[in-house]
Amino acid sequence: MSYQKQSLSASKPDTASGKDSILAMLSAEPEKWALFLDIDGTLLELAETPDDIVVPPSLPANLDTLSTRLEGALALVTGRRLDYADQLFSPFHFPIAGLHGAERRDPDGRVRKAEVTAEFERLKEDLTAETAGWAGVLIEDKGAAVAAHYRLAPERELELEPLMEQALSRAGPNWTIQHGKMVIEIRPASADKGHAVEAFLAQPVFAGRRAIAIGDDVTDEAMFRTVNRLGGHSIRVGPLSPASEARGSIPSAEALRGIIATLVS
Ligand SMILES: O=P(O)(O)OC[C@H]1O[C@H](O[C@H]2O[C@H](CO)[C@@H](O)[C@H](O)[C@H]2O)[C@H](O)[C@@H](O)[C@@H]1O
Ligand SMILES: [Mg+2]
Repeated sequence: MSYQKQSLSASKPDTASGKDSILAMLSAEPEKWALFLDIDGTLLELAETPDDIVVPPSLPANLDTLSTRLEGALALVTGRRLDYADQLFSPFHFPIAGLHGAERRDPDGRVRKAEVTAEFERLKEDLTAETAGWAGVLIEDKGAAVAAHYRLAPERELELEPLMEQALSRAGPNWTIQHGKMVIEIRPASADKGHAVEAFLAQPVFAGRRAIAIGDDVTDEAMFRTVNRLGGHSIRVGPLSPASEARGSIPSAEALRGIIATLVS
């Protein structure tokens, strides 16, 4: 089976690059690898609003088959809230980290949720009220995090920045700002996606395996750094940029889904 056709390339030095692509190795030695997958922009195409995303019907079952091949060492690592992300892949329940690493469901089913304080609830309500007249701005309530989306109103970015900075000072030191694609978020500061990957790798299902992390955005840089440090592979969906620590790339979410489909066929 060859994956050379799948446009997987490694443009920076990477011990797995060369003749054999990373995913060809994953296919040849599935017992050696753990796979960490971002959702938006990586498994799924970006959409105009958070709820407009489309999950291709074959994807959940393909991920489940791949997970079985990897003996369960496949986790979703997303900025979405855990329960929202989970239902996208129903009826399957993969190990999953939500809120950029602050929430997690481990392979043994144990769930760790981030605490939502009463003050944070008020802050989300106030943000929603303050931006109510801002056409095109969407406030996404994610429990212990909140996202201000401006994809439908790019001109609002400059006004949203100070508003979110102000909200962050009100939230206090347990939260931090997370920038993303046409979005500014306030998320728990307790963990990032790199921490989530390390936490999974400490568990029996993942332990002793080399990690492959695939993502598309600023938040994924934390897991790219972690897998690079641990001798794994970091792959960006989209063009590689000097600003990214990813050492390989896949052109699009569709191409990644094609690779997954080929792996499980
Ligand atoms: O870590 P991810 O799984 O990539 O999640 C990152 C954020 O994704 C969502 O926002 C992004 O995707 C939306 C749907 O395609 C798009 O409309 C928006 O502009 C993007 O920023 C999600 O809504 C956020 O909660 C996630 O943190
Ligand atoms: Mg993403």
